[in-house]
Amino acid sequence: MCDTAIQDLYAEEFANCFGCGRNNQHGLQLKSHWQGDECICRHTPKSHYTGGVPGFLYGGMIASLIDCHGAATAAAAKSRESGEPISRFVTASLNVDFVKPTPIGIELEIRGKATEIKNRKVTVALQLFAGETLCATGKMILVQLKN
Ligand SMILES: CCCCCCCCCCCCCCCC(=O)SCCNC(=O)CCNC(=O)[C@H](O)C(C)(C)COP(=O)(O)OP(=O)(O)OC[C@H]1O[C@@H](n2cnc3c(N)ncnc32)[C@H](O)[C@@H]1OP(=O)(O)O
Repeated sequence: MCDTAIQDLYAEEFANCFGCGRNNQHGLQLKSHWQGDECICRHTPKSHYTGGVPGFLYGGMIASLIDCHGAATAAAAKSRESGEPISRFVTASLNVDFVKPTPIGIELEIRGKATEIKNRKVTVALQLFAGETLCATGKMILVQLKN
């Protein structure tokens, strides 16, 4: 696994996101790492991000985890393909399927893979696991910011 998180390679002006900005002291500060042929993020949400039933995670938080990790996955995949440094991608499209209720209180693992890289556009498929249980999947289209 690469030691440096992808989010720690974002340019200063793009490092303020609530979900993944290292400069956002009130945010989640998610960290994603390339491992093998996919990108991995691990995060344990705080208990107040509960959904309608105590003990289970709010769906908006699930979407946020998938969203920010998807952006990192796109940046890493594009960088590996082009040989260029990590650049910033923004979400153009985000589709989430909630497969099973997601428990709060255990570490979640989000796995991302780029399924297509076409110029500035990267399509990413994501899976969110609680232990061995697949709780949510995502499909995203991300677009590389212009210089
Ligand atoms: C001074 C600097 C200022 C910088 C400027 C501010 C930037 C701010 C940075 C934020 C950094 C944090 C990001 C955090 C991660 C988020 O959470 S991002 C927040 C949610 N997302 C947004 O707010 C994005 C809002 N949307 C947009 O800004 C623009 O629509 C986009 C996504 C940048 C695309 O616009 P564009 O750069 O003009 O690119 P465009 O040529 O339209 O599309 C490129 C390709 O993507 C495809 N595409 C675009 N949208 C879609 C879509 N919805 N579905 C399918 N395909 C699509 C196009 O068809 C095209 O494909 P090809 O024709 O090449 O095959």
